Amino acid sequence: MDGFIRAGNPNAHPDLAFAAINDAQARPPLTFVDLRPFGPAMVLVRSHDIAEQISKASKLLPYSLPKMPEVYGHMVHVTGKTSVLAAHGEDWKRLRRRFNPGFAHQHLITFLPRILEKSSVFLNHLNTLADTEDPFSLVQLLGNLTFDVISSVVMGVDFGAQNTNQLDDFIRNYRALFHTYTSEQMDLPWFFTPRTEWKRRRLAKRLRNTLRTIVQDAFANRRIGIAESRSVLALSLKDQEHALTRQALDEACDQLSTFLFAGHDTTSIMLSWLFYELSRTPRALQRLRDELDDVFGPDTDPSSVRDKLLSDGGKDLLQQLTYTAATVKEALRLWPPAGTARMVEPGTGFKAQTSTGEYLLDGVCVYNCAIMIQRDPDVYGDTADDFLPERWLGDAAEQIPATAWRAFERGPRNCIGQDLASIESRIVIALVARRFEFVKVREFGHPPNAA
Ligand code: HEM
Repeated sequence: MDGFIRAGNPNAHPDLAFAAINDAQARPPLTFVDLRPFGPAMVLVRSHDIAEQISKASKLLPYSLPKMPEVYGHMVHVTGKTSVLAAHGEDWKRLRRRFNPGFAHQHLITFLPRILEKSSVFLNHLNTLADTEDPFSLVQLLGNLTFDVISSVVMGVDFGAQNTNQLDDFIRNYRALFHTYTSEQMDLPWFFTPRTEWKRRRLAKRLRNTLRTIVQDAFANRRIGIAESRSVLALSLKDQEHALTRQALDEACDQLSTFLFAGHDTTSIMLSWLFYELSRTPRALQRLRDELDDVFGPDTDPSSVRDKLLSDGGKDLLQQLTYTAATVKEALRLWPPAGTARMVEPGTGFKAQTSTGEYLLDGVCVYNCAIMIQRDPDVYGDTADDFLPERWLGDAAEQIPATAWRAFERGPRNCIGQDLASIESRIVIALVARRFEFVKVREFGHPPNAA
């Protein structure tokens, strides 16, 4: 593993080293990787057929295989102990059922004005930066925007993540906590990094205090008759009739933390890769711009796009952005921000079926490595590594098995927020893609020759 990491870009995600290991072995459908004592022993999945067996519900496993404890335990300071992301069995089912109504399309689309409002702050930053022509980190800028959107959607709170002066304490602490994760190359167990662990606990405690106050205030307001909503916050309090128990308070805070985390980083990473791919694929950028001209008219001013989206029938305009949606899908294929890692408990009797036989996976962790699966030449041919949105249009799309694109994963544990990500990304692209040219300068925070 170490050799493969050294052979690639030292700042790259470990998934790229996993892919290199798999390639070096002539791309078997499953690869055993033993990271002990730094990480778990696990099986990497390249085959989309097997990935589907891992994620789908079955008679044996009605909610599919449970999540891998090491991965989700490592993130506990960001997600909380009872997070819907990591929960199992009936606990998970109860939480998912509770939050599903908050992520139905008809409800999410009502956030369109709010997303436009937050996006205008983002556009102001881009205008200023374009005037100065100073290099900047697009993923950071987008991360602030997506944080403002998700906090608004899940709890109706504006932390002002996009403010450049006077940062809210919550945002400062959140960024500091998040940085302890993004700055580490590999998810090491806490006993290898005790100082970081201590820092994480300290920051998580401060964040938790703010979230507790938000939940308690929401509960008090609800009791005096403030309107119900379908936010994660409101849905978390649904069964709390008379008193807010400590358990319910903690569980609500865990879910708010989880949604803040899962709902901002992924979308901002996806949009960053998308603008990067468009910047180096002029043909695709032109086709995207042509589509935006067709749908929104020739006036590229964001205020014109905004007015059209806010007009009667504005919501339907987003549905007409088929090429735009294909660029998003293609960016997520090449650069999936997340995957799923599962645990096969010993004695489960779980076997992966392949064309060459079956493999008993009992007692191992299994990782559906999305970047390997979604760049598989057996499915995507010679253009597997190319940015080609056209593959998702018309007859060409019919040739690709649905199981070979799993950016939001599949099965019962698929992404609950995928529709929000889709709405949000189309809005941002519609506002930005005709107004700005992006040029990759270097990896932010690294010298130019590290790019
Ligand atoms: C491009 C954007 C996004 C991508 C690529 C993405 C991807 C994923 C993936 C791969 C999973 C499965 C994770 C696992 O098995 O451990 C997942 C789960 C989840 N995502 Fe997303 N996500 C995105 C946006 C969002 C948004 C906007 C939200 C919040 C509204 C969200 C909330 C969640 C939650 C709560 C889960 C856990 C669902 C469950 O286990 O029932 N995600 N996402």
